[in-house]
Amino acid sequence: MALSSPSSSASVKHDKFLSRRQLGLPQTQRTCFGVCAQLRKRFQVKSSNGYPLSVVSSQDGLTKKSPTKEHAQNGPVDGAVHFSGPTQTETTVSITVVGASGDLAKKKIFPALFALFYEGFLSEHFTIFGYARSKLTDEELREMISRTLTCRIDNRENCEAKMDQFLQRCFFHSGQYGSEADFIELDKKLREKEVGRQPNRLFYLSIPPNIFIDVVRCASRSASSPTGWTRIIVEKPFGRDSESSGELTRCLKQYLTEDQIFRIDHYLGKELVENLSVLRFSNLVFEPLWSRQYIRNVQLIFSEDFGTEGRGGYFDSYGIIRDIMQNHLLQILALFAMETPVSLDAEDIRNEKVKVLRSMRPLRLDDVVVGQYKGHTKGGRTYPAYTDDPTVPKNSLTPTFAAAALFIDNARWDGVPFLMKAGKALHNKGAEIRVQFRHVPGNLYKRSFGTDLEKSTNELVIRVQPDEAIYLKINNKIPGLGMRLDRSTLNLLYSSKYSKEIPDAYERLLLDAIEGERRLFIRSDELDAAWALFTPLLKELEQKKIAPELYPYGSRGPVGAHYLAAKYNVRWGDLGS
Ligand SMILES: NC(=O)C1=CN([C@@H]2O[C@H](COP(=O)(O)OP(=O)(O)OC[C@H]3O[C@@H](n4cnc5c(N)ncnc54)[C@H](OP(=O)(O)O)[C@@H]3O)[C@@H](O)[C@H]2O)C=CC1
Ligand SMILES: O=C1O[C@H](COP(=O)(O)O)[C@@H](O)[C@H](O)[C@H]1O
Repeated sequence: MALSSPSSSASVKHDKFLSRRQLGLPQTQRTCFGVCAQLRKRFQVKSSNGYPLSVVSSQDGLTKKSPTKEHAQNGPVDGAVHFSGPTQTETTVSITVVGASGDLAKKKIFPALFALFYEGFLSEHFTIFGYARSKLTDEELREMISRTLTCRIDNRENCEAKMDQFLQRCFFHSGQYGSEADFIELDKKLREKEVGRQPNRLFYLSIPPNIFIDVVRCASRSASSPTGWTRIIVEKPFGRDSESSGELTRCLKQYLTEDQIFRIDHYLGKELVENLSVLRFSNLVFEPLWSRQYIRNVQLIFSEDFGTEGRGGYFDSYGIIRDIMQNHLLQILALFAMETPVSLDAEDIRNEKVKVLRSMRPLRLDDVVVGQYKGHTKGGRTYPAYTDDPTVPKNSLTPTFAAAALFIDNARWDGVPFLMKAGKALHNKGAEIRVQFRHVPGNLYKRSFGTDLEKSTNELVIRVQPDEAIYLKINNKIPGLGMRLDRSTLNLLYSSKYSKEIPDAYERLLLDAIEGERRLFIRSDELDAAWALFTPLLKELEQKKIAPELYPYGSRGPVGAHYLAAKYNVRWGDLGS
């Protein structure tokens, strides 16, 4: 039986939401406490593996109460919201991180929750529970979390005080993932914290996929909110093909309604991916150009300069196409190519994305190149092959690199190649969307570019990471007498333009889930369409046992990717160039 979801029946229009967070207006209590951007100090939160994560802090360090969408429904959403003691209408949010002892929880989820707390985005009454089989005490969980949070520079005292406040709201419950009795015990503990308030509950499934359904069953039957909303964030992989994904959806829907399920694709939470629609739909210099008439090709590039590093066991049953292309890159493609949605409401946006996915031409094997990294020695250092990972079979054919040419068979994009490239253990790290425009017809200056007209075409680059930036390559006259042209770049480099630290994708997505904002989460029909596109290709690759082209660790990847691009008269852009 599906859980009830009170929030779904009274969803707040997105534009109301926009008026506050998305439009950058201050949160209610920021106004109350007079916090402004100039007063901010940056802190760095270090993850367990040393990657820097960021939070932005305010100097006053006071706990700020952030109005949630539920507050917006129930009454004033500005500084007039006061919490003067429990009343029947007051709400509380309990966030249970299932798999709290794991890599993702430590690396991303707890730091993101702390950042939200620090920024005043968590409601006054919130509780965080870690749930796992490991036997930890509350104190041990707190120690584990605190190891992932480090204040970087000045204002350390304030940051540490906030950490203490945060950690005091974190608790641990040890249990089996399939045990309803253990979830009943969790429910008891949650109720103790929620007493006197309307409880809302968010479960974050940060666990391997084979135990998703056990947890959903137990959480929904034994630990769902008695009177408020219950939502579940599910991490990828959402199956490994159409069949298994459909099965997962059917199982989830035995216990949950669609609007309780938040399928996370953390690339949708990245700042520059969020900005894609703003860039296109709010700028006259771009909006009319967004079609086959002006765009020659679009490139979606993901590159990592490290291998599977300890995740080989997981990776080997998925491979790069399932790990990156079918979700992160395809989601970006859908956002990039969609028609103008009726509004910024989640359903309107997702409706348009689904239309793009359903308009895509079936992928052909000869439009795909797969590769796998091999060992390599450079500068006296030896880099391992993918198959050197002890959890990977020696004869594995799993691709760690793939490039593909995709087409959207609709009026806007007819004939425009969307080229995707994703790989691990390459020579650089980054993610970019590169839009190469057509050349200017009858260009008066074409002689200045010699025979290579491509050199004169404009290119728009949206650098998702690192060093977030949007830049446009234009032709420009070199100053001086005579007429010589060069390619110059109009560059919007975020670190130069904005002093604000860019929030981690998980912060944005967690906050959205708490607020019931579904725009950046994957709806089941989107997921079906994404799998419908990739499943036949994946099956063909596996049935025909297509051997991946080997490429050295730290290289540019298989040369086949260049031939594929050349087939469509495209040259891959270089990350960062
Ligand atoms: N790590 C990452 O960077 C990313 C992860 N993901 C996804 O997020 C989810 C969590 O990832 P991650 O934290 O890396 O996973 P882990 O392998 O670290 O597992 C999380 C926790 O689940 C429990 N667990 C692990 N294996 C099993 C098992 N076979 N049976 C029962 N419980 C098990 C363990 O807790 P205990 O033993 O204490 O119960 C473990 O601490 C996965 O779905 C993953 O695909 C998605 C994107 C990136
Ligand atoms: O989902 C995944 O993403 C990471 C890359 O995420 P990023 O935010 O660090 O770019 C990737 O390493 C991992 O294989 C994949 O499962």
